Amino acid sequence: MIRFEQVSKRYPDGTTAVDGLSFEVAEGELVTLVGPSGCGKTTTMMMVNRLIEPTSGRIFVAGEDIAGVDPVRLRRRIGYVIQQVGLFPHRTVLDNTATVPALIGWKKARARARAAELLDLVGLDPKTFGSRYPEQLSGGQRQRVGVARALAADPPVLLMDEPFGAVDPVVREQLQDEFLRMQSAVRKTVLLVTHDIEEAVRLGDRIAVYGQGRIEQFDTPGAVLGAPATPYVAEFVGADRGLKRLSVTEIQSADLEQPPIARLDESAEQAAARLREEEARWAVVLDADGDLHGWVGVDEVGLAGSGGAVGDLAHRMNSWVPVGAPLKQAFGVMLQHDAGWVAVLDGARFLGVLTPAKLHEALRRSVDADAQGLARSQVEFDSVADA
Ligand SMILES: Nc1ncnc2c1ncn2[C@@H]1O[C@H](COP(=O)(O)OP(=O)(O)OP(=O)(O)O)[C@@H](O)[C@H]1O
Repeated sequence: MIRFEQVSKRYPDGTTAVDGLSFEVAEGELVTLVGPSGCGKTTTMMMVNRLIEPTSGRIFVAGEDIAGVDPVRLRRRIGYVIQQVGLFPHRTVLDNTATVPALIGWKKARARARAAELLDLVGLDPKTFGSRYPEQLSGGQRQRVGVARALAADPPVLLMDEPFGAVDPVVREQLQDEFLRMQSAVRKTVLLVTHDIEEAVRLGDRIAVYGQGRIEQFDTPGAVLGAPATPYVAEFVGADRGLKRLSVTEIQSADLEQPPIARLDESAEQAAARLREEEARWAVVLDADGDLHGWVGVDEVGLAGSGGAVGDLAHRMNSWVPVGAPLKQAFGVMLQHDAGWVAVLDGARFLGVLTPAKLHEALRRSVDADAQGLARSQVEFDSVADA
């Protein structure tokens, strides 16, 4: 959808902002550009909507060399979100959001209806916020209006320059979550500039790590964290890249441990005898379909005596994580409940539990897999538990 071919930009004072950039962003893909201040990220982005012209090289959007496209026409197809949002102070939130549709000649009613729909999409109730003025909004709300405005004419491409930069970390994380949810629904082709590696990893399908005017590595978050291409990238992503990987490494069923199981309709007596034999202290309770029902302690089952059923004794499981969720989510649940394990489900079906040792193993395995260019299941690994 966006293609750079050997693009360079030298400013008149001799500064080379970018030097021979070539990369491609697929349709519906979100690519984050990350790197230190002054490395050329903003210059790259502003060449896409021709706010800056390259000195050499070519840029294609949807197959068209943009050097031959009228900039105004080009910008209609490209939403643009910047950190300083740039809302018109004397226009209401609804009118600000409807700016582009109005500019391109939509009827007022249609432009406003579209604006209301988009405010809803970014989590602002148009009834409450539509008639406010920008100064009556919080920083986070203003940024949401900026995103809604950029999406108003439904452009296939979105350029975002530090869109969540001006808010505190908590709001920032919330805006990132909302944006990801929205992006999974609208699937725009997005170039997003940030200087924050955490944000780049969290949002990007792929990441372009910039050195001075050049891309040092262009790859998935897992690969950038797991196998930095150069010492520069390794330093930039940080010594704690193992920790950062927690948020991009998915839980797979092969990562899980199989705990002792009791069946919902089993008699307490029978279950107690069996679980004692297995030297289990607790068991996960499943129904006949293998769906998770809860858990029981072996002592409780033992005390129930004859006539009791496992189903009457089971405790509700208050939290679990879905397979495919990031390891970080499982780690968060364990910490929150001070638990040594967390159940992993596929829909309602119980797959197994993740323990701290298994989590560590999954993480190590994924680092090795990326370094060796293999799937995680192919990596030979001496687990800590076996050592
Ligand atoms: N109009 C200009 N004239 C001369 N040099 C410029 C101009 N605009 C940018 N530069 C220089 O080009 C280089 C790249 O700037 P750019 O704004 O693209 O970096 P950036 O990675 O977006 O940085 P930041 O994260 O600080 O915004 C910098 O050295 C900057 O000083």
